[in-house]
Amino acid sequence: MNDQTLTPEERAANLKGMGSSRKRVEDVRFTQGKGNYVDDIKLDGMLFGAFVRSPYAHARVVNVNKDAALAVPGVVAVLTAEDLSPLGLHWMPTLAGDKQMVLADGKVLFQGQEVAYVVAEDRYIAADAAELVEVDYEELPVLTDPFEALKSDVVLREDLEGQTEGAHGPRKHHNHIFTWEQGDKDATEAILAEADVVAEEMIYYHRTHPCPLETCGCVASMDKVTGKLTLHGTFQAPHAIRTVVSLISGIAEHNIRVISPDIGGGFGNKVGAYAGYVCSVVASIVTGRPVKWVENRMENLMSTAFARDYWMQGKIAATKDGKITGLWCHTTADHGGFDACADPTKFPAGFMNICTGSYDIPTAYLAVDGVYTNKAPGGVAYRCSFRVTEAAYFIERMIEVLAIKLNMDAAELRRINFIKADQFPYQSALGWEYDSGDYHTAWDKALKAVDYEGLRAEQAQQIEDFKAGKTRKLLGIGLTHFTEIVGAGPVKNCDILGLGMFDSCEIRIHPTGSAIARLGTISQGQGHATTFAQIIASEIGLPADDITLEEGDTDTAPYGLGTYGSRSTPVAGAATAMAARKIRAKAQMIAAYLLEVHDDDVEWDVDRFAVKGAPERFKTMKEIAFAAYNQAIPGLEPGLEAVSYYDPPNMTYPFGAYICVMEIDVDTGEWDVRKFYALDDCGTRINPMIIEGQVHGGVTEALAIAMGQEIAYDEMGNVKTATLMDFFIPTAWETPNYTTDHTVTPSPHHPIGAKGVGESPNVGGVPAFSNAVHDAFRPFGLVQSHMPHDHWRIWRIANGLGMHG
Ligand code: PCD
Ligand SMILES: [Cu+]
Repeated sequence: MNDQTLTPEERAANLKGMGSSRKRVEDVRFTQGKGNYVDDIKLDGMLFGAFVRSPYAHARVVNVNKDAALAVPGVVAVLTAEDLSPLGLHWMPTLAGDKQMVLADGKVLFQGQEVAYVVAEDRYIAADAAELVEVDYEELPVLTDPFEALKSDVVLREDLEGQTEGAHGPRKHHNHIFTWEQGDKDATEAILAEADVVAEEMIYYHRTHPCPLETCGCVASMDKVTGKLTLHGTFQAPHAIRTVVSLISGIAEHNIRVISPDIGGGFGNKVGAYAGYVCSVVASIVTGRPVKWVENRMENLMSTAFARDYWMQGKIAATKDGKITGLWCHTTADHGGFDACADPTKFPAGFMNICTGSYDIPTAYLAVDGVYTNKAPGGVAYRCSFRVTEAAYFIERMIEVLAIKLNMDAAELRRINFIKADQFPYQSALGWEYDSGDYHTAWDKALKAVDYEGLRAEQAQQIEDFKAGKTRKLLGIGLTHFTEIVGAGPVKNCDILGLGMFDSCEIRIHPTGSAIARLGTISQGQGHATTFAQIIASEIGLPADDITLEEGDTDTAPYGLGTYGSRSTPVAGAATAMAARKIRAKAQMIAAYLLEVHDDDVEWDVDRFAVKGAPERFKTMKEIAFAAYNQAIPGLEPGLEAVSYYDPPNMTYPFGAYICVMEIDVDTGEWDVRKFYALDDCGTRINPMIIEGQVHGGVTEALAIAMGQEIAYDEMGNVKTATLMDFFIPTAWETPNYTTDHTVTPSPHHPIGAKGVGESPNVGGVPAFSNAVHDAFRPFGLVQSHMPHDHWRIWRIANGLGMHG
């Protein structure tokens, strides 16, 4: 065996385990157009569904006339709320404990709301016929501003009229959803009253949308002979969808098979349940044929889950020399027509209470009011674990505002307030226990890497030049130090609709020493097939290339809560390591038997068990796998497989230091990112290349959000940005070069010490870009200005500061 001649390091390298930049195995098919997405699924006799959607943001639906549509050859059915109501399916429960119309029941609450569902032989006929459905609307007053909505006599949710209790406690007004409070209000207000310095600002994080390349869709197929429903779809949480479909349709859960095939990006957009899924299932049951529904881009942007739309009023107190003593925040959360926010049930505003950020703030208070308006429902993460990007944006802006008030350098202000390395595990004033961190080390490394002092000197020179009329450009240095909270989560405090947020992995070793692993998560492009195999490779010493990974089929995968909130690594990644360790424990007994020594007399050595003190006597994992199946071993069952359901003891707290250097033209409002430095600490790094790709993708999305991307409404509730002509998606032209870097502070409670990373670049990126814009104008008196910082808005800042003469 040539294995014997290799050093342990060489054997480890051959496994392509953790720490190796193993090439992504999924890219062979993705780069050759061989992916298998929902729209690639074509079943015999398949029909197509298309929605009739409301042009109005708020209107009564007086009458729906289907006759003309039904007369079109090829149209099989037209469904309205009236057809669904005998089945009890005209409304559906939302993830936030509210309910939502599947098809308009008497009124519509946002532009693009589903009114009728046309089922036809092909998608062209369905679309044509949808145009022929005649709907009589009676327009109602429109509320798009949450502050107005809370004062208005107009009742948006007539179905809730008179209900003073919602899913999250008392409702204060007919357009109010909930109030959520965390921390100590009285103590925080007392500190604000006595503080040397208090900075106060309204920080708005505008409404945007995940806009994945592939829109949402499904294929529902009810087999009337077997009674089995197969639902293919773009689901980020296939098992949860199966349970929810069973609960709302009454179909037994074992008769439902949910399959998420390849997914073309999720970014939170594909977590929730949409009317399209329910209508397709009903249509398949009614017609006895498979029914496909796939949104177009406008439908995706107008009606499926949006993100953010948080108005965050903040007050931050400090001593004269900059030690922060208290933080106060009141958030008005615009949830649209229905509360369909995707958050763990006990957190109606997600993990917004991570808003004390990376700082040791002794006292804090947060209150969030959820409000109904005439906008699309949703409220998904969009590359941030449940409102963490909102929280990070809030605190990173407030720090800058405080720095202005104190006339201090913002890098120094951060440094003196960071939680110190020896304070971990750290108990935050708003209730979290940060598992690990070393912020000072990361911060100093980042400042040094960009030559912070040098940049400030250059900026000072540029300001001189600007004042002397030598240039019309300003330099902004955008600083951010963020702390994330990912890996929901401990079942004791995290569930969605009562489903505990553990996750799972099942590993089966084949006799010849290759393996298949199945997980409760689902990749949407992250590269799980590559990275989870690496964890197993390192844990049990079989090459990653010999391990197949499968996700997304509820008939074969163990139950899990899916992929969002960067939870796959913290939760399913831990389950993977634990399942692998169960296998290794059995392998140890097998090896000891084969080597004729006691179990305790063998030790693990990369890919084998060797006799202690006699490393030349060993059994490789491959040999052990064969023996597990083919040799009778007293006291042991044949076979080598294991499953782990992992309920994490805590979340993980990745962090990072991001710095953006931006040049701004005050006459045109144009910006140019000269440098973007991203240092991430996600604990143990499984695949450095994939991490780098995640950071590139996430910072690019952050650039989009900070610099132009927005779902904007006019006063009539029309969506002004429902096409890619208006909704900013950066191209290679706008996307700058990124410098990535890292420190490694493992999570103490995760079996391999890994934390999530997929969302971090968005959480850290948005404030870095926005702070750069603000920093450029700081010497001229700018304190706060709302995103997105598109050219027009930047021009207006300059204009407002009197820079245009
Ligand atoms: N330490 C570490 C960590 C991590 N990793 C890697 O990285 C990734 C990621 O991870 P994570 O962080 O754990 O996460 P996940 O869970 O997996 O995923 C999720 C995320 O992911 C991200 N990214 C991405 N990518 C892509 N391509 N696509 C997509 O879609 C996406 N999305 C996004 C989002 S938005 Mo949400 O949903 O909003 O909540 S959340 C999210 C994978 O592969 C893993 O393995 C490594 O390596 N290491
Ligand atoms: Cu979020």
